[in-house]
Amino acid sequence: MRTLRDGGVAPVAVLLGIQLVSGLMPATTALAVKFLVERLAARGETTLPLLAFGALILLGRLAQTALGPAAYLVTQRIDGARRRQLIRLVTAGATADVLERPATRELVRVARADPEFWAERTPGEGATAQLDLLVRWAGVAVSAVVLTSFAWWLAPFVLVPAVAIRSIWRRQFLEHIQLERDGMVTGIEAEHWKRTAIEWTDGKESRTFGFGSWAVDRSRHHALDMLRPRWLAGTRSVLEQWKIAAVVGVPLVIAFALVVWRADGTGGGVASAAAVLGSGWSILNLLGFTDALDIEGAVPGVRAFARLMAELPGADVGTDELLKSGDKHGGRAPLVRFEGVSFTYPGNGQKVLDGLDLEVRPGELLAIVGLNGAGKTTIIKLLTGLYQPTEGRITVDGIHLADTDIDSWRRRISVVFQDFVQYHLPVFDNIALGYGGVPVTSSLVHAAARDTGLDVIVAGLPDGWHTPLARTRPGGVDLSGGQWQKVVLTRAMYALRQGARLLVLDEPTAHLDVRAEFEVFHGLAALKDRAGMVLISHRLSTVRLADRIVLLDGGRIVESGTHAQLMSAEGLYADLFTTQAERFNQGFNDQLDEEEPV
Ligand SMILES: Nc1ncnc2c1ncn2[C@@H]1O[C@H](COP(=O)(O)OP(=O)(O)OP(=O)(O)O)[C@@H](O)[C@H]1O
Repeated sequence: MRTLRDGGVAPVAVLLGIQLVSGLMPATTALAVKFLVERLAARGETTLPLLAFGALILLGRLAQTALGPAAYLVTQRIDGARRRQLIRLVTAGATADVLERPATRELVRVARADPEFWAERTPGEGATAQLDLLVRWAGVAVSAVVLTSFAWWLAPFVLVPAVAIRSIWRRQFLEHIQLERDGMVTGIEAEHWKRTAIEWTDGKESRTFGFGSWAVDRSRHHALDMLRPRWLAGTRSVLEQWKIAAVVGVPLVIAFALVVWRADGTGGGVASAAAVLGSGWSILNLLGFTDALDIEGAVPGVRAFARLMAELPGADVGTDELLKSGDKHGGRAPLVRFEGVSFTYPGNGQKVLDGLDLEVRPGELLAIVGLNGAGKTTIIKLLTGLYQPTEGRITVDGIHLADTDIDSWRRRISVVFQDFVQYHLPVFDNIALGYGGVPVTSSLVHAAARDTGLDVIVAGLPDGWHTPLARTRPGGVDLSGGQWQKVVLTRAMYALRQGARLLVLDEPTAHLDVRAEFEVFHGLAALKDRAGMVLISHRLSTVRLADRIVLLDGGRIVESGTHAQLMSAEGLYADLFTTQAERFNQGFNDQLDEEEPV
């Protein structure tokens, strides 16, 4: 009921009014019938009462017609507000570690107000159904008063079976929903196997590996596992319906028969009997059970949201103001220091970083190299404030990162993550997302595309900048790995042009061919005056362009210097570089030629 606040006072008041008219209509109609029959029997004036009766029926029809749209409006307003609140809640937390927990991710899924299976309902649907149920109970109370006015025992005689049937049906219905929920995991398995066989991306492998019919069998097996308990429960409840009919039907038939029998054949008697039959029948109708699905189906989402509100840090989602537009930064590049930083991932006992000291200096191209799993990407996650060091501290221009406004800091950084996101959006939006919260400047998007050579790719797209980057979207295209890498590099360039002053690139060119990579790095080197740069790459031949190279091993920096200094030190870096150079000379096209002019 509390979520109704998000529906807005006026829409909820209108909905309540319409629901009241609908809910009280059966009892009112019954009373009107009684009044009309009495008038007819007494041969009194009937024109006005008939007109009033017609108006009442019309009002009832109008209310019925308006009910759907009014409920839809309130539902959508509540659900829209919930989606906005959830996005803010999830994006407001400074660090990403909480969201990495599977339990939290499940809470976010359930709280999303976007049902994924038939028994899930949105908070808006739950709230309007709850309101409707209250009004229906009010209608039942009025109908019960009408019955009592005829004979005191009639109200309980009709109400008790009606409430009994409601609770029995409701219980059976909820059991079915629970079975649905229990079968969800098996259902997901069945769905996964089905998709594996028929969807394009997965289907490529199912065809070449030849496991199509096996996937069909697995899918059918899981589907049957999921459906069997439901069939059993469904059959059981159908077989039980005669018991319900007996419990409910017999007293009702007796009550109604008594009323008809006691009606003395006079006009007044018939009128009262008509009113009683009408009210009694309306009680049965009003106490349906389908609201159980709308209300109970919405409860998990509402609870999940409340838990997220309690668990996710730093979220204030009560207000409905627009996202704050980010302040433009510009200015100079920051000096970042990692001072004795250690880090362990939550739930993982091993130290990834162990007393790391590192300086990222303004106007310098710093390269971080190291073997797989050395912790390079982890440094980026700490630098961007997605995680907090477990020991030590990170400072930005001398200020502890934990004490700075993290949003403001993130406006100063432009990052290309190794596992960047391929947004299924037009190419223009894919770039503009790189610096959110400020008005998009088309000229800067185009300029960034020229920096990376993306403009040439865009020129070849069917709808230019408006082309969606996913074949699943109408008119969309799938880009190659290298082309996507140009898109994300352009995204980062756009952020730089908008005002970011530290460019962080984690394996930004792994998919680029040698020539494209070479061009990109020369472009980057030219930007050094404008921004600090951190580059992570396994291709040491490009890393050698850096002003300073640090080698990460065992959670610490073990070697540091220019390419020439590290080579003459003949340590691990020199070893790795020599191995890569030899591979290239043997024909492995995974790096620039040692002798290529840089
Ligand atoms: N979210 C996470 N939870 C737990 N452990 C993680 C998580 N992310 C990374 N790790 C672990 O932390 C270690 C460092 O990972 P990281 O991605 O920083 O290495 P990397 O040097 O970037 O490796 P690569 O060169 O392969 O990209 C690895 O052992 C990895 O398994």
